[in-house]
Amino acid sequence: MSEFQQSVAEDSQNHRYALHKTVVMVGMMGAGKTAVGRALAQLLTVPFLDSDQEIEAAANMSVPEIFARDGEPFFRARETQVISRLLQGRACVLSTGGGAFLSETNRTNISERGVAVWLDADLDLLWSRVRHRDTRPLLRTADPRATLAELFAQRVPEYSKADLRVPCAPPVSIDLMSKRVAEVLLTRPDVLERVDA
Ligand SMILES: Nc1ncnc2c1ncn2[C@@H]1O[C@H](COP(=O)(O)OP(=O)(O)OP(=O)(O)O)[C@@H](O)[C@H]1O
Ligand SMILES: O=C(O)C1=C[C@@H](O)[C@@H](O)[C@H](O)C1
Ligand SMILES: [Mg+2]
Repeated sequence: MSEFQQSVAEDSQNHRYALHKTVVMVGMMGAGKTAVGRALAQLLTVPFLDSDQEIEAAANMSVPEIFARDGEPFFRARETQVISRLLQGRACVLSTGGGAFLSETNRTNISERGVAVWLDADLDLLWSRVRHRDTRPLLRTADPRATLAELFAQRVPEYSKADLRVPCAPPVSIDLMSKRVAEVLLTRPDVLERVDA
């Protein structure tokens, strides 16, 4: 690990952390990759990046607009480029889109430069979080609950290839989830260490 990649930070309880690798949040839409990833970055005092947001900023369009105008394969190609680029920078928290970890290329890139953390949430919890929003183009179907269930069944075997798994049950607040993730990361001193004085 280069000094460039390492980041030493102090949280509000004066814990100091050294993050050695980029933490890549993976999992289903609604698992909390963006919300928990942002809180985790704050806890560790490292930058937060989100591949969906980076793609939207570069295209100056929303994810649904990109899907509608250019199609999903175009979006997936941009996603692979963006994730590869963001992995080159200093250690940070990088939240990905729900489909990103299904690509073998992305999984290889992530394992070379970072550590994949799967936020493992059950279907009912995911549905309760995504049902009110219209921002996920893959759920714009006649029966979005059934579509979510199909995606869940197809994808769980892929997410289970992540280096680390953090259960979202029992459900807790976003801040507590970020602490749960940090505790799991601390089991891997090559990823995260507490360097309290
Ligand atoms: N632990 C939590 N407690 C309460 N609400 C949560 C929690 N985690 C996420 N949420 C809420 O659930 C919704 C979905 O979360 P989020 O957008 O972070 O999911 P995501 O995994 O990034 O999904 P996508 O793959 O679509 O980007 C948001 O409104 C978020 O605030
Ligand atoms: O689960 C998915 O395939 C997606 C999740 C979102 O984060 C976006 O990346 C997009 O809506 C596709
Ligand atoms: Mg997200």
